[in-house]
Amino acid sequence: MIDLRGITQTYQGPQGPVEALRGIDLTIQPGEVFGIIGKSGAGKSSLVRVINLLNRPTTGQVIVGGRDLTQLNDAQLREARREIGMVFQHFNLLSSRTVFDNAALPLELAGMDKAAIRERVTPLLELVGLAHLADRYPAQISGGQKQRVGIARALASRPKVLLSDEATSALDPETTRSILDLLRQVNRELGLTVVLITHQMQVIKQVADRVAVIEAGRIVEQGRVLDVFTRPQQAITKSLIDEILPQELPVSVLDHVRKLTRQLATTAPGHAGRLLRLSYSGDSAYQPILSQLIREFGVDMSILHGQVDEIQDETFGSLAVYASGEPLQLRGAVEHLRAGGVAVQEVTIEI
Ligand SMILES: Nc1ncnc2c1ncn2[C@@H]1O[C@H](COP(=O)(O)OP(=O)(O)OP(=O)(O)O)[C@@H](O)[C@H]1O
Repeated sequence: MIDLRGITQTYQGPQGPVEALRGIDLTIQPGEVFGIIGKSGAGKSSLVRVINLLNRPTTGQVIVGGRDLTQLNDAQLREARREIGMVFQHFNLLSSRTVFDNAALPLELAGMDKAAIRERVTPLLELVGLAHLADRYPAQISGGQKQRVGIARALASRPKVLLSDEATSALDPETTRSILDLLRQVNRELGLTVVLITHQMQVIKQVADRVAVIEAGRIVEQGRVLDVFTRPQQAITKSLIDEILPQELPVSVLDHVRKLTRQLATTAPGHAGRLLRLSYSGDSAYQPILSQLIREFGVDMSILHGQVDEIQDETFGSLAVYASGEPLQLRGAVEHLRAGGVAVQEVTIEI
């Protein structure tokens, strides 16, 4: 649906050129919810605005629905943009227009007649849950409701793609959840491709199918959300995930590991001890993996710390265990875990 090829974006800042995007290649499939996450200044807004050419990239191709938008003339571009709706962090509603008239604005601008507008906008306000507030003004509704108007307005031209630029950043957690649920609903019911940018992993976790991590104008990691959560590769990804799934073990756990290691040296001198972080998802979450290891490899396992969570309908979890036994058996146990789809990371700490 969307193909970004070799995108760079250089701004002329007061202190010289700023390279906001440094070579982005990205493919977004039709019908998916694709999240782009990064810290402040990473280039998220620049990137999402390239997709509808609100920002014309310095170099590269922006292919949406098979057409390279950078090659279109103004009239063709206006036409192409109708297929790409956008919602904004600060809603961008017109205060002098009612909820209905805000949602209807793109249709008025396109010259649609009044009756057709009513026919189009009324069900949209139903869809976003605002039919009863159609005559209110922006100052008379809540932030979450304003964003619902923003979503209705974005959907008015029946786009194929919906871009969301930090659409929930100004909202409290509960309202955020309800707006993300609405985005998920329009994705499913209308078959819309949704691209959302955010600085919060919680947003990615709740709605995205796939995620790309952007850092200093480059995509440094991407994949299925579940895979990225369970096997983050880059430090930046780990630190973003840390917000909802702490990556560091608590000090008390590390102290306990030190104690176990010292005990092992006196009680079983030939044995080795390893602190392992195990991450698992989907099917492997339901297998009795640990008891199997103890039985088949004769290793001892102490469970030190653990979390289980859900991404959309899939379970994933993370466990910290202290495994001890003969070095060969330990190695066999780790291989067995990996073969069973569990990501195993050995953590070394100072004893
Ligand atoms: N119009 C502009 N002129 C000059 N520099 C800009 C302009 N817009 C953005 N930048 C710079 O480009 C870089 C990327 O900015 P961008 O807004 O895309 O990042 P972001 O990830 O969306 O950040 P935030 O989450 O803080 O909005 C930053 O260094 C920013 O200062």
